[in-house]
Amino acid sequence: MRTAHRVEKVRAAEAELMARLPDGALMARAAAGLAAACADLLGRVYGARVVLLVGSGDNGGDTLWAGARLARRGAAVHAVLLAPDRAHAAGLAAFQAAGGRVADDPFAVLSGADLVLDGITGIGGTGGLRPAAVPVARAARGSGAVVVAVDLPSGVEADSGEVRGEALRADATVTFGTDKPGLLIDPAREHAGTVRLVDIGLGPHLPSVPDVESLQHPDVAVLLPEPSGESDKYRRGVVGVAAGSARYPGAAVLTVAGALRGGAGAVRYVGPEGAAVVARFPEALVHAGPPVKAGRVQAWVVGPGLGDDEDTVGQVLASDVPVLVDADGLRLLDPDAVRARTAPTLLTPHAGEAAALLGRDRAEVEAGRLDAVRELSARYGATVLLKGSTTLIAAPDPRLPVRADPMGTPWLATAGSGDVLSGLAGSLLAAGLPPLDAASCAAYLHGLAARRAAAVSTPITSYEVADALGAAWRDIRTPD
Ligand SMILES: NC(=O)C1=CN([C@@H]2O[C@H](COP(=O)(O)OP(=O)(O)OC[C@H]3O[C@@H](n4cnc5c(N)ncnc54)[C@H](O)[C@@H]3O)[C@@H](O)[C@H]2O)[C@@H](O)CC1
Ligand SMILES: [K+]
Repeated sequence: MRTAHRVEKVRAAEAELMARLPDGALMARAAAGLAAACADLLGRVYGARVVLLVGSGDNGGDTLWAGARLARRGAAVHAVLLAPDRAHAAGLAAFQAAGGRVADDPFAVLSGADLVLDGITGIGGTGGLRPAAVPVARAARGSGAVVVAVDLPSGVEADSGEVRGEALRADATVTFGTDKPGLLIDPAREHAGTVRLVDIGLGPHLPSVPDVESLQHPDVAVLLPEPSGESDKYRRGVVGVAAGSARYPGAAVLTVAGALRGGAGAVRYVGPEGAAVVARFPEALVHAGPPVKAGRVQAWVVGPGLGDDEDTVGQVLASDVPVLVDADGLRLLDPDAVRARTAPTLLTPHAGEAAALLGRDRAEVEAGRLDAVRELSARYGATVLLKGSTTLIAAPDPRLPVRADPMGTPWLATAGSGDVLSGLAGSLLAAGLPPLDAASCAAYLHGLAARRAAAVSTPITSYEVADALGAAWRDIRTPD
C-alpha cells in the first residue's frame, strides 16, 4: 500500500520527531537519501554536471545539503538561487565549503547539465511557480538533463494534486517520510515521474490512517474473493445487471462481460437485450424485467446504456442489496432515494457526470478531483468512484482514506470501457466486498487488464479489456 498524508500532518510529525533529534538531523537524513538517489540515477557521480534550483525554504535547504554531498564525491555542482537573500544559510555554507558554486547565469549551467535538482518549493509551496522561476524550470526541462524533484515537483499543490499555475515536470521525485496526496493524484502526479520514498523516521509519528492511499498488487490479492469448497453460485453471489436498451444494446453485453469476470457466482441480466447477451454469453441468466420480478440477486448494477428508463433505476434503488449506479442511471437517479437507502450505494461517474451531480463545471471537477469525490460522497451518502486520469474512490465515512487507483492508462478512454468496469465492480459487490474495496479492486483489475490488452495490440477495445480481466486476476493472484 502506498500511503499519503496531508501537509499539516507531515509538519506535526516532523515537529514531534525534530524535538527528539539534534538540530539539522532530519534535513541531513533527507539530504543523504536524496544524494543517494541522485547517485543511482547518475551511475557515476565523479565528473557529473549537476545543477540545483534553490528556493527560499527548507526544500532548498535539502537540495543544497544534497548538492554538498555530490560535490564532495567529485560532481561539478552549480546552484541557481531563485531568492539569493533567503537561501538556506547553513545549507549554502556547507555547499560552498564542499566546492559547490553559485551560478551567475542559470541558462548557461543548465544547458550542459546531466542532472537537475528541483528544490524551488516543497510542501510549503502553493499557487504554481512564481514568474521568475518559470523560464528556469522550462530551461531545466528542455536541457536534456534528468530532472529530479525534491519532495514534490515545485508548483503543484501537495494536498490536492491540483496544479494552479505552471509547475515543474520531473523525471523522478524523491519524497521524504511519506507520500503526499498530490504524488498520487493527477494532474500533479504526472509532473512527478517515478516516485522514490526516503525513510527519515517519520512513520511512528504519522497518523496510522492516511488521507489518501493506493492499492498495490499484494493489497488487491488479499481483497479479491476466492471460491471455497463450500461455494455454490448463490454463496458466491448473484449480480443483477439492468443495462442496455434498443438504442444501446452493446452496453448490456459489455456490462455482463465485466460482471462475469468479477467473481460473482452468476450474472442475471434484466432488460430488453437478453437475446444479445445470451448470444455472446450462454452462461448468463436473462429476464425481460422489471427488476422487482427478476428473482434474487445480492447486488445490482444499473444504468449503462439504459436510455430513459427511470422506473428501472427507481426499482433497483428501492432494493435492500448493494447497488452500483453508472451512466444513464446517474442522470435518472433521485438523490433522496439514494440518501434514503440502508444498503450501500456505489456511484461511478466520470468528470462530466460528477459535475452534473454536483452542479459544477466539468473543468472544475477535473482540476480538483479529490475535493469533488469527497463532496459527492458526502452529499449522496454513497461510495463514489470518480473515473479519469486518476480514478479516485471515496467512502461516505470521511475518516476513511480516499483511494487513488495507480493502474489507469489513457488507453481506457474508449467507448464501453466504463460498462465493463461497472459490471466488474458490481460483481465484486455481489461477492461480498464492501463498496470501497469492490470499487478500488475493480479499478485496479480494469487498469491492469487494459495494460495487458495494450501490450498485445493498440488501440484496445472494451471487449478486449473484459477479455483480459481473467489474466489480470491471475497476475495478481500469482505474482512471479
Ligand atoms: N522541516 C524539516 O526539518 C524538514 C523539511 N524538509 C523539507 O522542507 C520542505 C518544506 O520546507 P518549507 O516549509 O521551508 O517550505 P518550502 O521550502 O517548500 O517553500 C517555502 C518557501 O517558498 C515560498 N513559496 C511558497 N510558494 C511559492 C511558490 N509558488 N514559488 C516560490 N516560492 C514559494 C514561501 O514563501 C517560503 O519561503 C519539505 O518539502 C522538505 O523538502 C525535509 O528536509 C525533511 C525535514
Ligand atoms: K521541489
